Amino acid sequence: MDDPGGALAPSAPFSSADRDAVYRAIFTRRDVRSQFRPDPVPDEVLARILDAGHHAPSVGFMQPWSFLVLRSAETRRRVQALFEAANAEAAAMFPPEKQALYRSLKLEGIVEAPLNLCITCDPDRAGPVVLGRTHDKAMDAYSTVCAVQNIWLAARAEGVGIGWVSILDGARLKQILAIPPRVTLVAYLCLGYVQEAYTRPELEVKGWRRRLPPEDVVHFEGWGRSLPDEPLLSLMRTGMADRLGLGEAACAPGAGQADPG
Ligand SMILES: Cc1cc2c(cc1C)N(C[C@H](O)[C@H](O)[C@H](O)COP(=O)(O)O)c1[nH]c(=O)[nH]c(=O)c1N2
Repeated sequence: MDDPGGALAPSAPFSSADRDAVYRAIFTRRDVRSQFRPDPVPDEVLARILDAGHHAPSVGFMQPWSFLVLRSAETRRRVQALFEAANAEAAAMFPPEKQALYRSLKLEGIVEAPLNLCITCDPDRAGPVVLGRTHDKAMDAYSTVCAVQNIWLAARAEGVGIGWVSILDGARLKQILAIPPRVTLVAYLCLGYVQEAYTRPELEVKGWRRRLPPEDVVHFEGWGRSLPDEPLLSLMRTGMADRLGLGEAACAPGAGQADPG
C-alpha cells in the first residue's frame, strides 16, 4: 500500500453505541434562540468546540475560517441593535398574511446567550490559486460552513446550544468587529448552555414550515426524477432518528401547516 508518511490507519465503522451517539448529536441538534442559561461556557469546553470547527474539511486544505470569540456584553448589545433594525425590514418583506406570525418568532439570542461567535472566511488564506477552488470561487465559503456545522454538532454533544443569526447588516457588523474588507462574514452564532430544547425545529413547532419528505429532496439519475416507491426513500422515512426514538414522527403532534413556498 502506498503510505510514504506512514500515516494510514484502519478506518473501521464505529461501535453501535458510538455510531448512535453521532446520530443523536445530528438529530437532536437544534437552532436555539430562547433557552440560554447565563452561565459561561468554560474555556476547556469552548476549546473543544472550536477545535472541532478547525478540523472541518476545506478546499485545498486552505482552512479559510477565523473564529471571533465575542464575550463583551457591550459588543453583543451593538450587534443586537443591528438585528432589531434588520428584523423590522425583514418582516415587511413577507406576504401580509405571514407578517404577524413572523413578528411573533424569536429569531436570535444575542444578548441572552453568554457568548457569541462570528465566523469569517479569508479568501486569501492560501494564496490566489487554491487546489479545488480553481473553477468555483465559492468553495472557500462552503469550507467555512463545514466548520460551522462541526461547531454546531460538537456544541450539541457538550450540551451547549447554538443559534445562527443572519438577519443583520453585514457591512455594519464588519465595522463593529473590525473585520478587513477582503474577509467575508459567514456566520454569527449565539452560544450557551441550555436547559431544554425543542425536539423539532422551532419554525416547525411554531407553524412556519415543515421538514420536506425524502421524495422532495432525493432525485435519481438526474434532476427532478423522484421515485416515491424507491426502497431508499421508505428506508429514509423510518431511519435512524426513529430507531433512536428521536424521529419527528414520534414527537408531539401539532406541527404547523406546510408552507407552500
Ligand atoms: C445559514 C443559516 C442561517 C440561519 C439559520 C440557519 C442557517 C443554516 N437559522 C436557523 C434555522 O431557522 C433552523 O436551522 C431551521 O429552522 C431548522 O431548525 P433546526 O436547526 O433543526 O433546529 C436561523 N434562525 C433564526 O432564528 N434566525 C436566523 O437569522 C437564522 N439564520
